[in-house]
Amino acid sequence: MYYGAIEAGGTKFVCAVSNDKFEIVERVSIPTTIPEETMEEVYKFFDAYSLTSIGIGSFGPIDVNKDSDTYGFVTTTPKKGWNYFDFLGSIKERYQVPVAWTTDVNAAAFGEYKKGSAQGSNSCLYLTVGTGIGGGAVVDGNILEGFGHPEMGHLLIRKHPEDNYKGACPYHEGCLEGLASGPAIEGRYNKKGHELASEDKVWEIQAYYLAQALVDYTLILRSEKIILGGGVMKQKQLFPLIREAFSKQMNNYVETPELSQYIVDPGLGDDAGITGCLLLAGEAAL
Ligand SMILES: Nc1ncnc2c1ncn2[C@@H]1O[C@H](COP(=O)(O)OP(=O)(O)OP(=O)(O)O)[C@@H](O)[C@H]1O
Ligand SMILES: [Zn+2]
Repeated sequence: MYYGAIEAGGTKFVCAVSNDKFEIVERVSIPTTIPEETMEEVYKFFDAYSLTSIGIGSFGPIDVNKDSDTYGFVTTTPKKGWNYFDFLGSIKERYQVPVAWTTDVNAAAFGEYKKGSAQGSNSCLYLTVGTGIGGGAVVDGNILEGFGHPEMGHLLIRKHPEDNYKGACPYHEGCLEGLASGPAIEGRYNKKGHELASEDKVWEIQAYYLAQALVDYTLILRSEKIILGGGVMKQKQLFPLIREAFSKQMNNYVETPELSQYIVDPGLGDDAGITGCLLLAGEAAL
């Protein structure tokens, strides 16, 4: 019995097959080019297995609304060729098995909830800070979705008084993603995040922005854990800075778990997403 998983990112697709204990037996990484090419490689990988079910966690925005005509599509992405691509439909046509369909960050939140940092908790939020910023949440084992999936990266936030950078988001300029994503750091300093590792001011400003978002998520959701992943969060010095800024900004308004247990890194590391996809495949098979 095999489960299939696709963590579909903007730069690469990670595909994996696991046994019934969710132990990965094979995985591949496929560059995200155009759907015709990328999907061909995906099929080549999965065709070798008789799969019970498949879990997809995709880059977005995607349509998760079952009543919509474009349910299962990647929708308004600027990524060439993927605009209104029927991702779920293509997979269902190729493999006649149950398929779970959600965002990459929802899948990562589910992975962390079941097997990572939020194991044993009743709820969690997963935020990735990378090329974009996106978040997903799980409450009592259910992924939080409504009319659509959450877009936690585009919160409107307060500017740091010493930051003159106007922001990189084509829709909102200085939203969270516009000010705190990897490309925003690069746009502000003309250097990549990892080249700025020892520049304290960079991370103070970064923590100021991420903490604001975490305050907002806390006020709305009151999740038991907030898990921060993605390339920018490889700068581990951010964690204490974010907790400190969070504490100041929240100013004891609501109670949270102890901050070192509340704002944490992914227990599954870079495997949060693919693990979540496998576990969602498991749920889809039930
Ligand atoms: N060690 C690091 N320190 C600071 N910034 C980093 C580091 N590693 C990567 N980044 C930044 O993170 C961004 C890339 O994010 P990430 O590695 O999460 O990939 P992604 O492209 O967002 O993911 P996907 O392929 O799933 O779409 C880049 O802007 C990069 O400069
Ligand atoms: Zn925005």
